[in-house]
Amino acid sequence: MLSRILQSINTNVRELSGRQLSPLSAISTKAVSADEKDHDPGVPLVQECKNKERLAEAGDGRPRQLLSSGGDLPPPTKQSAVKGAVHPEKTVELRLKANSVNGPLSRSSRRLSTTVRLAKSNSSIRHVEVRQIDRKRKRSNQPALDTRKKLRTDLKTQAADNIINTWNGVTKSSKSRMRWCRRCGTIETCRWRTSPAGSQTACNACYLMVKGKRLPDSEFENFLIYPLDSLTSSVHSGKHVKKSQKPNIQNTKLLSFAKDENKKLSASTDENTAAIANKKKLTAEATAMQCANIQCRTKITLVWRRGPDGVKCLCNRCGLRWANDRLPNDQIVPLNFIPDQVRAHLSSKEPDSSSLSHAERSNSHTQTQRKSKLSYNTIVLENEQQGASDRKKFLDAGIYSNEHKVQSDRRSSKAVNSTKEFTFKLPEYYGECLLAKEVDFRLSYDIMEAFRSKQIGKDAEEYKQKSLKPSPYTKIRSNIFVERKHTRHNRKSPVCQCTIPIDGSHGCSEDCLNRMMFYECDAQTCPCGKLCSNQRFQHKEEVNDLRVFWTNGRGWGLQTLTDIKVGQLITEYRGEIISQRLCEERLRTVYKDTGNFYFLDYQNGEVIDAAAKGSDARFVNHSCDPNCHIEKWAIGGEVCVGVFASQDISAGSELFYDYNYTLIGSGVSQKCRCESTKCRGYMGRKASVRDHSSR
Ligand SMILES: C[S@@+](CC[C@H](N)C(=O)[O-])C[C@H]1O[C@@H](n2cnc3c(N)ncnc32)[C@H](O)[C@@H]1O
Repeated sequence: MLSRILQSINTNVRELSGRQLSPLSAISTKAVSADEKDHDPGVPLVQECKNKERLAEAGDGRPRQLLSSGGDLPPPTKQSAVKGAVHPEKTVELRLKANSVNGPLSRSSRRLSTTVRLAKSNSSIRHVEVRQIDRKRKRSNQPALDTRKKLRTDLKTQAADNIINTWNGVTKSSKSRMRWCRRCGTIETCRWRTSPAGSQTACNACYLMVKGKRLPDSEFENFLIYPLDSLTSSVHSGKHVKKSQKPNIQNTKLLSFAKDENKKLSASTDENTAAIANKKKLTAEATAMQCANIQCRTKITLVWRRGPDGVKCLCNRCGLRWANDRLPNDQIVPLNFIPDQVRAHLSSKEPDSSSLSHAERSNSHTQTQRKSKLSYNTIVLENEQQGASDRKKFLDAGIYSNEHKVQSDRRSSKAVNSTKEFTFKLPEYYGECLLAKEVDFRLSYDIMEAFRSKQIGKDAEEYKQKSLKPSPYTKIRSNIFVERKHTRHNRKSPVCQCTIPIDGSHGCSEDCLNRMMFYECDAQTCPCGKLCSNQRFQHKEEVNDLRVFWTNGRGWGLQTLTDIKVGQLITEYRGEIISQRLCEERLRTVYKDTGNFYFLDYQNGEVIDAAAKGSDARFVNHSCDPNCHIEKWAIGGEVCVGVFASQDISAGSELFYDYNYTLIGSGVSQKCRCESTKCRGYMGRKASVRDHSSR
């Protein structure tokens, strides 16, 4: 009989037009077939069961744990409830494994044990009782309903007062189990993360923002004691939140209550007050920001993004455009860099792009791109007379090149005949960059003067010093072999013939055979054992007091804060070890538009690329009269490349080595700004005659 019932259950499951049912819905569907006459045959049974609670009242009146999944049980009619009192003798109890029917099951449903009781009367099923017991909960003797789950539901559906009472009424342990983001207060996230406030205290979005350094860690210090839900202005895009999880307006009261409570708590300690002040400052700074794209300049954005200098200066939209190579570098000028005079001038000319519609904005973006391509490095002088007379002066100051061309008709009709367009070169990158962008705004003569007095250069310097950091890279402790495995452990270094000095000093000094041949000794085989001094790379005996600083015209540089002795290993040049082929490919693609190169010859035609991953050595600049040099030392089957002191170097000096034969650049010599008296004019390979003549 039992097998017949089961068989018929399965048949019914299959018959249900392709719907993927949970095992529970399958059972309940069959169970109803016995009482079919109580139901409207026209209505599908699965749809009929809406109120699961009613099942609890049915049957023998004992409290029952209700189905938490399925929801397909038919509501027992009054008649069936009376008839259906379970007869002890005729009760058959079935225990079904929850995964007996194929289909995706949640973890929670898998741990549920389901019991089906069938009461038989006159060869027909009179009553069906389905009980589902949460084995885990049963074991731990915890209340039937998950308090946390209930609270969540309540937070979304009940009136605010009730929720507050519930919250106050929940036990301490339940509260501690409840999760909400300590920064934004949301209780919904696709993934809970760990924040400085503890495990599972950050929503996915806040965590990623802190991890990506887009928010300071301190954001979590002033944490929220109450979940705020995501019902008010969410700090996130909310894209990851499903529609069904979207905020419930009813919770406004709870929100203000929780906010007040949070405020009270945070104001209670001095640290928290400081944290609030810090937060306010940050907010103020955030609102003072403006997009660095001169055609955008919006103050409102979801997230500030990095621009070419690695500083967050672009709005979300422009940042993405720039990252996808759809916004040229020359269109990006951070506002705090532009001199006041120019800014005032621009503000009178620029359209307020924040007030433009989306379509207008994208149109203006395209136009600017076209313009900047047309007239890069050009400037329009309002007063031709004045401009021409002072041209020589500017030339002497290194601002102009010799070229100039007559203004064409594409400018406003007003100034067509009286304006000339000059092509020029400014000594400072930032100056060049700024002018390239302002080209389509009429610049008055006094602004030109400001350029001449290198105002921009000065501002750029200040700007860099204050707010710029070197573009981000990953610091690594050993080389990364991108295309092959390293062979260091396969081969041993040769064994030297040194002996431990009797006076107890270090062995393997100048006369060590290994040292003379640029081999480092092997810690396991060296006769001097722990007293061997020829394992500098292996022991990372580098100079610790080094500082990255902004140089005059060479970008970032490295300086020592301590005195260094001649021959000392200063820092190892680490990076990704790649083949020549990959190096060339990266030059063509990833580093196509970069001005700085971090390649260094490794061995056997391989190259160290320290652009994305490397050590401080990547900041050592070139000089034609250097105080350091590069040495390659063999350790096992690999080499380590280090920057060594060529002379005694005093604290505060910048470190230089000669790139001449070691650095692989773009293939074109870069102009040298080492400022030494022996300067050859170009870095890397010496510039050919053609190179010189073309400049
Ligand atoms: C290995 S990086 C050195 C660090 C780099 N200055 C930076 O800001 O990251 C090499 C690049 O620095 C710049 N550089 C180094 N020495 C220079 C010099 N003497 N004059 C001008 N530029 C220099 C060049 O752009 C070169 O491609």
